[in-house]
Amino acid sequence: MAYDYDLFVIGAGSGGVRAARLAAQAGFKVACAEESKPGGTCVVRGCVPKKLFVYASEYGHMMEDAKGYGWTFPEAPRHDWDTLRDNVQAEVERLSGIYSGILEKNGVDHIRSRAVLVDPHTIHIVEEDRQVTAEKILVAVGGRPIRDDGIPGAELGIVSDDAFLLPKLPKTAVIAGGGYIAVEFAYILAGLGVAVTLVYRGERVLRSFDTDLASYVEGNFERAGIRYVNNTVFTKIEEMDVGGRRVHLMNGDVLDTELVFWAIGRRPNTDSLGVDRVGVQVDRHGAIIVNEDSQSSVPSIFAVGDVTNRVNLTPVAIREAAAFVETQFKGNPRRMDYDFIPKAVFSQPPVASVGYTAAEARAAGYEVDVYKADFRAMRNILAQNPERCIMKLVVCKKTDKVLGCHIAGTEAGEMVQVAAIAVKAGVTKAQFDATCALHPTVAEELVTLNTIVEE
Ligand SMILES: Cc1cc2nc3c(=O)[nH]c(=O)nc-3n(C[C@H](O)[C@H](O)[C@H](O)COP(=O)(O)OP(=O)(O)OC[C@H]3O[C@@H](n4cnc5c(N)ncnc54)[C@H](O)[C@@H]3O)c2cc1C
Ligand SMILES: NC(=O)c1ccc[n+]([C@@H]2O[C@H](COP(=O)([O-])OP(=O)(O)OC[C@H]3O[C@@H](n4cnc5c(N)ncnc54)[C@H](O)[C@@H]3O)[C@@H](O)[C@H]2O)c1
Repeated sequence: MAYDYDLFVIGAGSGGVRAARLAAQAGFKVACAEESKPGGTCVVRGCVPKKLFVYASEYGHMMEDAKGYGWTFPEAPRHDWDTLRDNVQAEVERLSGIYSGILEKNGVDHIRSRAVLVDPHTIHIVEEDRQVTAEKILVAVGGRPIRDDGIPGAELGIVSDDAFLLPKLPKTAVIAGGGYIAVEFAYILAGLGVAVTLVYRGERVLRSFDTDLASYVEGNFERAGIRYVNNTVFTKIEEMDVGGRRVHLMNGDVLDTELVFWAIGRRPNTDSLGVDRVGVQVDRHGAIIVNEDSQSSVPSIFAVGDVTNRVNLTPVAIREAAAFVETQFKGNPRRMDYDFIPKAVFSQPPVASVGYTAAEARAAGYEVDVYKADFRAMRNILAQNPERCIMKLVVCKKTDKVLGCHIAGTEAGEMVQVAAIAVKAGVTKAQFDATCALHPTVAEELVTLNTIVEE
C-alpha cells in the first residue's frame, strides 16, 4: 500500500524535529505536525528561557560580589522585568524560527496544526480537518505541567508555562514542589527580588540527587531569601479581595501571596491523542509504553522523549530520536544508552551529577570509596561571599573506576559535562590523579581529591 509519507512525526520539539530532519536528510518523505511553536518545551517554555532567567537572576549576585573587587555602583541596581521577559521572548521567537527553518530546509512537510492518531497508519490533521497516512508514525508530543486539581482553587496557581509570560513580577510567591522546576524558579524569582516560600511535601528537595548536593541547595535557601516549608502540601487556594491569593497548608499555616506557582511535576500529552482508539498502550501516568527501540504496542507507531517518561531531558529526547531514525530508516540498529546521563539543577549556585551516588552504587552491588572536597572558591574570598563548592567522586574499591561525580558550586554543570566524558569512558581514580591540574581553577580539585569521607 502506498502511504502519503514514510514518516509522520507528531510534535516539533526536541525529539520530533531531530527525527524529522534526520529521516528527511536520509531521503525519506516526512511530515511533522506542531500545534504550537516549533522548538517545543525546551526552546519555548523550558531549558532555554529558563536558563536566560537564571543568567538574569545571577547578575544581581555578581554586582554584590563585585564590590569586594573595588566596584561601586552610584545607584542601587534596579531590575526591569518587562525588559527581561520581552528580550527572552524575542530570543524564543528567533530560535523557534530556526527550528521551523530546519524542517523546511530539509524538505519536511511542516504542518501547523494539532495531529491525532486515527489508526496505525492514519493521522487526523485537526485544524485542516483532513487525514493523511504514513508507513511509520513517531509520537513526540512531550508533556505539560500539572496542578493538584483535587484541591479547591488549584486553578488560581500558575505553572511553569505561565512563568515566562508574567505581566508583572510579583513581590511575593509561594511555590509548591521540590524538584528541578520548583528549585530553579525559587532561585530565579528570589534573585530578581521576589520573596519566595517553597512548600515541599517531602523531607528534602531534589530526592534523586546526592544528599550533599540536595543539602547544599537547601543550605543556600536562606541566604538567597527563600523560605522553605517542608513535609506539607497546599490544601486550598483562595482569591483575596485585594487581588492576592491565600494558600492554606496541611500543617495549618496560611500564606498570603501575590503569586502561587505549581511545580509538582508533568504529565505526558496523550489525552485526546487517540491512543485508546488505535490500541497504543499507556501507563498510569499516561506515558506511552515503548520497548528499547521506542516502539509502542502498535508496531507502526513509535514514541520518543517526555511522552514516554523515561528520562525527561532534552539531550535524551534527541538521542532517542536519532536512534529511532538509524534503526527504522537507515538500516543501522541503534539503541539509546541510558548509562551515565549527566544532569544539573540550575539553582544558584547550581548542582550537577553524572553516574552513581554512593547509595545507588552500593544498591547496585559495588563497594565504594567516596572522595570529597568542600571549599570556598578563590573568587569568593575578596567578594566576602560565603558560598562553597563541593566535589565528590564515588570510586569502585575493586576496579578503581570512577562511578559517579557530583559537584555543587558555580559552573557545576560545565564541570560535570566535561567530567562525564571521563566517567562514561570508565576511567579510574588513578587516571584522574595522573592528570595534571590546571591552576588556578575550581575544577583542578577534581584531580587532587585525596580525602575519603565514606568507605
Ligand atoms: C521549565 C522547564 C525547564 C527545563 N529545563 C531543562 C534543562 O535545563 N535541561 C534539560 O535537558 N531539560 C530541561 N527540561 C526538559 C525538556 O524541556 C524536555 O525533556 C524536552 O523538551 C522533551 O522533548 P520532547 O521532544 O519529548 O517534547 P517537547 O519538547 O515538549 O515537544 C513536544 C511538542 O509537541 C507538540 N504537541 C503536543 N501534542 C501535539 C499534537 N497532538 N499535535 C501536534 N503537536 C503536538 C507540543 O506543542 C510541543 O511543541 C525542562 C522542562 C521544563 C518544563
Ligand atoms: N535542569 C533540568 O535539566 C530540568 C529543569 C526543569 C525540568 N526538567 C525536567 O522536567 C521534569 C519536570 O520537572 P518538575 O520539577 O515539574 O518535576 P519533578 O518530578 O522533578 O519534581 C516534582 C516535585 O514535586 C513534588 N510534589 C508532588 N506533588 C506535590 C505537592 N502537592 N506539593 C508539593 N510538592 C509536590 C514531588 O515530590 C517532586 O519532588 C523533571 O523531572 C526533569 O526531567 C529538567
